[in-house]
Amino acid sequence: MNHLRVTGGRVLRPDGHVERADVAVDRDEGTIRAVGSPSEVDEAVGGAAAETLDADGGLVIPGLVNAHTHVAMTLLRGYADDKPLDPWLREDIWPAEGELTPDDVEAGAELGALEMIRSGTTAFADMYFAMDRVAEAVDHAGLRARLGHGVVTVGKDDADARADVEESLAVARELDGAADGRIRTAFMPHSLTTVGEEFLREGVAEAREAGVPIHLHANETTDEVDPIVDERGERPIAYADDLDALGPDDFFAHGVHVDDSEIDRLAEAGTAVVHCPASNMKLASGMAPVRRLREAGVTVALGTDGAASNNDLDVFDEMRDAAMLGKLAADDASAVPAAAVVEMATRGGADALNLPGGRIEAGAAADLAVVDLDAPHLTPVHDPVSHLAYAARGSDVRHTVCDGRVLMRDREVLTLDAEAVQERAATAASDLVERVESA
Ligand SMILES: CSC[C@H]1O[C@@H](n2cnc3c(O)ncnc32)[C@H](O)[C@@H]1O
Ligand SMILES: [Zn+2]
Repeated sequence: MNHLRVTGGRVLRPDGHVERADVAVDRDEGTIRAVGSPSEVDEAVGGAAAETLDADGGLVIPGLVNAHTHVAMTLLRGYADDKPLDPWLREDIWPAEGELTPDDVEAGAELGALEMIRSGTTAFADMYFAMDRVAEAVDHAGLRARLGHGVVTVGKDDADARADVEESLAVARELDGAADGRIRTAFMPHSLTTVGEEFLREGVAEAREAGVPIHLHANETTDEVDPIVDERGERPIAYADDLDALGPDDFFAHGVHVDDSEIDRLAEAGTAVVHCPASNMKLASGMAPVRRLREAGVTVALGTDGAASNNDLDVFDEMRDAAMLGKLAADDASAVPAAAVVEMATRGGADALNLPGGRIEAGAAADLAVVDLDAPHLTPVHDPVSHLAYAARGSDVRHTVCDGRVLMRDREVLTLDAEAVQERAATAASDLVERVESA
């Protein structure tokens, strides 16, 4: 067996316990073969020679899952700040995105991939444009992703709107299974207010027929919820249900302004919610009822959203923000504890996206990260799970592995040329701004 051995670390197991163990990875299968004492692992792999990854002084965790982003928006990091969602999109972001080229999208996606690998993220969901170029970046970087072309029909004539829906469905069909199966896809209408009802109905029906899941922004702001309630006499999650867009493989970003009836409906349907606390705070969108969602049985994952509303792609930050904001929202310090946000960033993310990973156990996908605990801000270690949620940062990640392949070893990313990626993205971003300013 061609295997990789992660040695000498402490391992976060699916039940939340942390134990000293080695991890043996079958690189041909991209799966974890065994987790246990060195002798147990020796026995499981039959003494086969292995590449070794030193986890001494570190914590081996499932690769983190960024369950909602727009990865190429790294080019717009710091481009427009301090506005709420609607004016931010209409006055700044959409005009800039109107000037983006496919090359720009690839440059931004590579930069985002680099950032994610460095901070221990192994899988993400992405809604954007030029998705073939995002897929290229995912393939080169060695990450896992669920990708979709984002549909917006407001301001378009019927032919253009229909073409956008068709583009999203075509991307979902054509990219599914790319990058040796690490890329899966979804139909991705931007939201229930930026896509007209007839286009939502048509797209969802075709997606259902093709067995393609649905991802959209839902209940993010009151500005988005109120018109749906006023015009339809029903809340957004009921509208989504009416559109047949509420299924067990679907996942909605935000879910900030959901009432109890909507929470029950999400739970009943098995539709996951991707909580994006930093974006919700920065755009002053509101506080998602994370505790109530989880108590009702909704799968809750974590997402950074795009780098323009965050402003980074570090899921460690989302864990801390989700715990802090969840406590504030519930007015209860025990509302969203450390173990909950770690679960949301790992298993919750993998389950929401219906991708392999999220667990360190035999048979699971070999998507993992090793977090270096030997740092002043992580000393002493009373509880490693507390550190993951409240004290660790993406820069504490020492190694990142996805699908059995080492993407970062000793903080050196092996699949991307970091300097070249940063330079290309910086040039693309400044050229983009020049084009926007002269448009
Ligand atoms: C049509 S592709 C995706 C689209 O979404 C925009 N976007 C970025 N952040 C948010 C957010 O928090 N809510 C809604 N839409 C967002 C992005 O700029 C793209 O235009
Ligand atoms: Zn978003």
